[in-house]
Amino acid sequence: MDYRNAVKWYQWDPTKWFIAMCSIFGLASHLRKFPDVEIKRSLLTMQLKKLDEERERLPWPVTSDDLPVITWERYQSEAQSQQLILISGFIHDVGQFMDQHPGGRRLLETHVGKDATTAFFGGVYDHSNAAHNLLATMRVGALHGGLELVNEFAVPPCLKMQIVRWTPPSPM
Ligand code: HEM
Repeated sequence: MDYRNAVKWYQWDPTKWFIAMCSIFGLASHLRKFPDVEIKRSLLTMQLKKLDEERERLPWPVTSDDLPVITWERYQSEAQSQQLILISGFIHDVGQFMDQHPGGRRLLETHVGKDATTAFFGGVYDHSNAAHNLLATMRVGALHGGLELVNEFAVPPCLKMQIVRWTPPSPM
């Protein structure tokens, strides 16, 4: 039978201490310990549960599956009345952020209705990971095709790279 309820010897568990004392004085025998790996598994499960609970409390960006797909033309017309900026194939509403931008309101204003991907990724300033995370919280749509002009070979930045097996063409 397992006599460890608390996993560390110093944790409050009078029954465990009592049984351990009995064993020292020869009053209890054949005590079995739960395998360490099981204890570690349980500890990790509890830690993951706590992390999950904390994650639930935070606001997270809308995933690309839940965003409306918007054409370039519609993006242009919506950007007349809202402060929308395209970065990496996603349309962001930067209205609330304009006055908080460390790089200034002006830089954002000049990119409303445009593709600011290059500017955001180092063309003007290479933003930190925190800035990337902040940006993701402002997503309101995904641009159809990912780019202003889509040609048949263009890969929109929002698409994940896929590895495919290449089969050489069979000789004629
Ligand atoms: C909506 C999208 C954007 C977000 C969320 C954003 C966020 C930020 C943040 C958090 C910083 C502080 C430094 C850092 O953490 O990297 C920053 C700095 C900066 N950003 Fe942006 N940014 C955006 C768009 C842009 C665009 C489009 C440009 C350029 C055209 C730009 C230019 C700059 C510059 C120049 C700085 C440096 C300011 C300084 O250190 O004096 N940002 N931005």
